[in-house]
Amino acid sequence: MSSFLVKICGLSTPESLEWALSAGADLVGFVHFQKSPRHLPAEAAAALARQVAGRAKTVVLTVDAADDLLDKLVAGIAPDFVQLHGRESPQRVAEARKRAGRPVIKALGIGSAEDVAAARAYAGVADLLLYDAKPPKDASRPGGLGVAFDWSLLEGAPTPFLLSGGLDPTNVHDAVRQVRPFGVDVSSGVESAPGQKDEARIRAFVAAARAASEEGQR
Ligand SMILES: O=C(O)c1ccccc1N[C@@H]1O[C@H](COP(=O)(O)O)[C@@H](O)[C@H]1O
Repeated sequence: MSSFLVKICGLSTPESLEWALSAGADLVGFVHFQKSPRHLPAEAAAALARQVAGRAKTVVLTVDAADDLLDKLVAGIAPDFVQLHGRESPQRVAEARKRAGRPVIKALGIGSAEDVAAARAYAGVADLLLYDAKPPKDASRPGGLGVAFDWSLLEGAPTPFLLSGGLDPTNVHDAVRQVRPFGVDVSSGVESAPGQKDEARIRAFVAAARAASEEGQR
């Protein structure tokens, strides 16, 4: 893995996984959430994880998963990271991390300074934080909505974190230069339709994110 992380999430076919790997993604994510257009059953995610064969780190994304589901996903997929993208409390994050026996990424919805303040309770509990746009109350899912938020809210936010929410090949450069995150995460912005990944957009996203990160190091 490089020091600046690029995560492509919501991969659901061998072909799109190969696009992400050949573009140079550090992390590849598989969504296990039935209401998502990117939902993958555990067996299908396990097959894709085998295809990765060490070329990137694998992430299984869950939403408020109970212990039995967490156990099943970890045993079947053997992901490098578990992403918790629901309303998991800091205590639940700590429990899930111990139970899974692997590092955890905790996603937090950001819509106000209060949300950033609330993130402090997760610092040092999760291995990596992930800031996404706060979803509307009536949203069918808590992420993967292609919605961005006011990045200036993240000044002084707990680290290390991945930035996500509405990123795409056209805005990721500015996002990285402004926010200086530990890495970036994208799903909708590299698709041609919900759940349909697009090779050219994946390549353009990874290239733009890396270029911005390298500029920041000069
Ligand atoms: O991708 C989904 O469908 C999804 C479902 C439930 C929780 C999270 C989900 N996706 C994650 O949301 C963020 C932002 O996505 P986007 O780039 O704005 O579409 C990212 O971490 C996705 O992996």
